[in-house]
Amino acid sequence: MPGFIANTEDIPVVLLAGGRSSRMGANKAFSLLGEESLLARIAARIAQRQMKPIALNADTDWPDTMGMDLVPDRIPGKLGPLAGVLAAMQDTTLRYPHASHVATLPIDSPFFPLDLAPRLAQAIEGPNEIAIAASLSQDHPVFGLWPVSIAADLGTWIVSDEKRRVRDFLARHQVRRVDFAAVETPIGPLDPFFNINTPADLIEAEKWLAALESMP
Ligand SMILES: Nc1nc2c(ncn2[C@@H]2O[C@H](COP(=O)(O)OP(=O)(O)OP(=O)(O)O)[C@@H](O)[C@H]2O)c(=O)[nH]1
Repeated sequence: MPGFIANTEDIPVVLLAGGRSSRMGANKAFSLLGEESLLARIAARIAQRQMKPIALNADTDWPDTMGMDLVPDRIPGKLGPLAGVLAAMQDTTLRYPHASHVATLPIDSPFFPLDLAPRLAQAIEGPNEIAIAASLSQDHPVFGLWPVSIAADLGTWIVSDEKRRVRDFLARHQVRRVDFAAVETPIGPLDPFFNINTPADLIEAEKWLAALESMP
């Protein structure tokens, strides 16, 4: 039986790429993992699945966007990932007037599951529901599928709630959690949502990358 979203393979996807990268000390998007930037790796992964492209979502000028559109946050001031989610919803309404939902993923997770957007879409059972990814008993709400119908609620909440914690916003809505399995590698199970915030995380990511590349 088809779920609420009829075509789960045709979901707009927006890459959250604003923020401060304060723990990395420089824009994470251009941090090198192997010989490629995180941005290049994630763009290639998105293209592999032919996800419906894609706007980068940030409020700074970028030297290279890998051919993606740069959509500024509507509310300036680097208010956090939900400011990016809000801009993603608003941009989706303009670009894809028939889309009910938009998927987001962060710029700092290069091993995300290729079936992310359709799996989240399959979990949606009603018009105003959010779906978020989880792995190894942890939620990863920046990997989310957001109904554009709640943009006005998010817009109001984000300027009134000083802490702007994602989990506080989620508590206002019906949320479906979708569990993704760890990826078995020769050096152990890799969390597909492993994310890179610091130079030390980059070193760890190099090990996971080597392990993945050693697999047939
Ligand atoms: N568009 C947009 N994206 C954001 C914003 N803040 C964070 N993000 C994105 O949300 C994801 C998670 O961000 P964090 O790692 O929590 O924050 P960060 O600002 O990138 O990094 P830190 O300064 O080290 O905390 C990343 O993909 C960020 O690019 C924002 O204000 N606007």
